[in-house]
Formats: sequence, C-alpha cells, structure tokens
Amino acid sequence: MESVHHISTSSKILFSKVRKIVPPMLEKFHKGQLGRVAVIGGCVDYTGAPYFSATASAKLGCDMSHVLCERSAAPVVKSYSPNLMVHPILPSSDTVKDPKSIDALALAGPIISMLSRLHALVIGPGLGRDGVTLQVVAEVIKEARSRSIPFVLDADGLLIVTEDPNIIKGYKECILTPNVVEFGRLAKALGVKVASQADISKDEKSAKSQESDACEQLSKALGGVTILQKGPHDVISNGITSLISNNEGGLKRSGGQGDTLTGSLGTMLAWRAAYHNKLWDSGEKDNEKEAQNKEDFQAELESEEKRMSPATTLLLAAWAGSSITRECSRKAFEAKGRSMQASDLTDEVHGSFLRLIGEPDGSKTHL
Ligand SMILES: NC(=O)C1=CN([C@@H]2O[C@H](COP(=O)(O)OP(=O)(O)OC[C@H]3O[C@@H](n4cnc5c(N)ncnc54)[C@H](O)[C@@H]3O)[C@@H](O)[C@H]2O)[C@@H](O)CC1
Ligand SMILES: Nc1ncnc2c1ncn2[C@@H]1O[C@H](COP(=O)(O)OP(=O)(O)OP(=O)(O)O)[C@@H](O)[C@H]1O
Ligand SMILES: [Mg+2]
Repeated sequence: MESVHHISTSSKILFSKVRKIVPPMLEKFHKGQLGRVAVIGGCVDYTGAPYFSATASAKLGCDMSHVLCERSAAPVVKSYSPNLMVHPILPSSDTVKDPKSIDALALAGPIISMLSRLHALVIGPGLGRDGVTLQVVAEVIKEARSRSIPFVLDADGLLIVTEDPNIIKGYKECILTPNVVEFGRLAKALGVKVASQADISKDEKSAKSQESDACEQLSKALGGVTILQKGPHDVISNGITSLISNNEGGLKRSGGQGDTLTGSLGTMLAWRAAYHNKLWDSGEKDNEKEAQNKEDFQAELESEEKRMSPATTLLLAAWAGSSITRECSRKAFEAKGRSMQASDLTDEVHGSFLRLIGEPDGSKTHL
C-alpha cells in the first residue's frame, strides 16, 4: 500500500517553488550575499570529497566556498582549484601534542570563530575517522546548532550522530544524507527496524512505501530531523511527511557523487536563508503559520502566492539538491558511460540547474 504520508505535488510545481527560493541575480548584491558556505572535511586519506562538495556548491552559485580541512589535506585541495578558500584548521591526532588528552572545544576555536560569517555548513565529506577530528567536529556541531546555523551532515560526519544522537536530536535546521550503509548504521543506533532486501516487497509501489516508512521513522526517532536517504530514488522525510526524488540518474556508481549532492545542498541552504531573510522581494504574501502536518506542507508547496515556512523550504531544498545531483549524473553518464567519474558531475551542475530550475524572475542574466 502506498504510504499516506508522501507529498504528491508534481515535480513541475515543486521546481517552480524551488525557483522562489533561488535569489535573482541583481546588480545591487555584494560579494557574499548569494551564499557563504564551508565544507568541513578533508584529511590525509580523502581530498577529493571536500573538493567535489565545495566546487558543486560554488558552481550551483554560492559566492564564497570554503574548505576547512586537516593540515595535510590543505595544500592538496588548494592545488586542485584556486577558486576555493582552503583553511588548514581541522585538528587530528597528527597535529595535537597528546591525542589522548585534548580540549576539543579549544581546538575547535578557529573553526567556531568563522561561523558568524557563514550561511551554511557541509560537515563530513572526506572527514575520515580520526578520534581527535571527530571530537572537535562534535563541538563545532554543538556551536552551529546553538546559533541556528543550518548544516548538512554526511559520510564520516554521520558517525558522530551514530555515537551520540542527542547532538542533533530535534534540530530543525539540518539535513542528514546517509547512503544505504550509513542509513543502516543510524537506524541501528536509533533502534529503527529497516526491512532487509529479502523482506522488501517485489511490488515497486510497496517497496517505495516500505523504504520511505523507514526514513520517516528514523526522522521521528531523531525528533524530526530531515533525512535524505540516498538510493535508486532518494527519500526525504522530516518525520511528518516525505518527498521522493526520482528523476533519472546515471548508471555508473562511481564514488564521489554524494559530494555533488552535499555541496548543492549547502548552496540551497544558504539561498533558503536569504529567502527567509527577505534579501529580495519574492512577490509572495507573508505567511506566519509554520507547516505542521502533511496537508499544510502540500498546501504551501502548491500555493502560488503564499511564502513558504522554514520547515517546508527545508524539505524543498533537500529535494532540489537531490534532483540536481541526479540530473548531473544522468548527463555525465550520457557523455561518459562507464568511464564516468565524480568530476564529470561537477561540470554538469550549472546546466542541470538551468534545465531543472532556471533563472528566477527578475534575474538580470539574459540567459
Ligand atoms: N574522492 C574522494 O575523496 C572520496 C571520498 N569519499 C569519502 O570516503 C569516506 C568513506 O565513505 P564510504 O562511502 O566509502 O563509507 P564507508 O567507509 O562506510 O563504506 C561504505 C561501503 O559500503 C559499500 N556500499 C555502498 N553502497 C552500497 C549498497 N547499496 N549496498 C551495499 N554496499 C554498499 C561501499 O562500496 C563501501 O565499501 C568518507 O569520508 C567519504 O566522504 C567518498 O565520498 C568517495 C569519494
Ligand atoms: N541506484 C541508483 N540509481 C540512481 N541514482 C542513484 C542510485 N544510487 C545512488 N544514486 C544517486 O547518487 C547520488 C549519491 O548517492 P550514493 O548512494 O552513491 O551516495 P554515497 O555512497 O554517499 O556517495 P559517495 O561515494 O560520494 O560517498 C544520490 O544523489 C543518489 O540519488
Ligand atoms: Mg558518501
């Protein structure tokens, strides 16, 4: 049976609502207003992941793209691109005197001091599993939460939640992006039962429903945190309702496609903040009511004149990031077939944005 909780609004309408939260390009804006996003990740083992994430964020359209990484990763990430601002301020066991006795909050100081200048964080791409690094990042998460800074948590960053779910429980300004393995770890930690492949119905509709039920349950167990569960289709749930992202993707499953997703989400979160701060006039009527049930969410998504509430735009931003990533994968696969690499997605970000979303009304781009 199809889950009763899915939002059934068509993709066409959802994309028209996404366009509402994309800031138009206007001469009056100054550097930074269209998004300052930082990716926290990059260690001795992984330098590609933070690069792909930060570059996707920049290519989607944020103004400033930072990478906060471990010392050994910084010169490598810098050498990939002069466009990124790369800060070697993420501590690890290799960069502290005594890894067994650290003051994690003090070590997080240089990162925390940057937070007031950022609109959104992407925590996790290529973070690695070093104990010192993870303790420091846990302090950054607590601080970002206390200041209501939105963030995406992915990859090794999700381990922090698996260890201590309370760190994000009930936080309504974050998106978790687990792949199938990470979802299983989180579900286990929260005591949510996930149907095994053998249990999942062969009927496609029922299978989709079972998967989105698991996503909704996990979201509920985390107090309504938004979860984007990646897979053949992506399920996005806030524990009350779900959106399914199922536009066609590519067939190559190369590593690093999740990084285009997190970077895109970082920019969507920064744009969403600008929308709620009324950086420009969206032409919509004010709406004081926060969406609380499926009907409210659907009504906001289908209204042509009312502003959306933050809970609705969070779901929508997650759906948009997923749709863009899948379109990048489709186009890159069309061109490259089985040789497709993560960097091929990076080149498709802007074209995918234009095809799916398009420039909002009022943009002076003449595209
Ligand atoms: N170029 C890079 O620097 C990249 C770095 N990455 C980083 O690598 C680190 C580890 O990430 P992993 O994703 O490997 O996580 P894990 O180390 O938890 O490994 C997950 C394992 O599950 C397997 N798996 C994935 N989907 C599956 C499915 N549907 N069914 C069964 N098995 C499945 C994968 O092949 C992988 O071996 C993270 O920090 C991540 O950000 C990745 O993002 C890939 C690209
Ligand atoms: N079977 C599939 N069919 C179509 N798209 C898929 C499929 N599996 C994953 N995707 C898409 O690929 C993107 C990355 O998801 P994936 O599950 O590969 O994440 P990941 O394992 O975290 O990636 P990474 O290697 O970057 O860590 C998502 O946008 C998802 O929608
Ligand atoms: Mg991943």
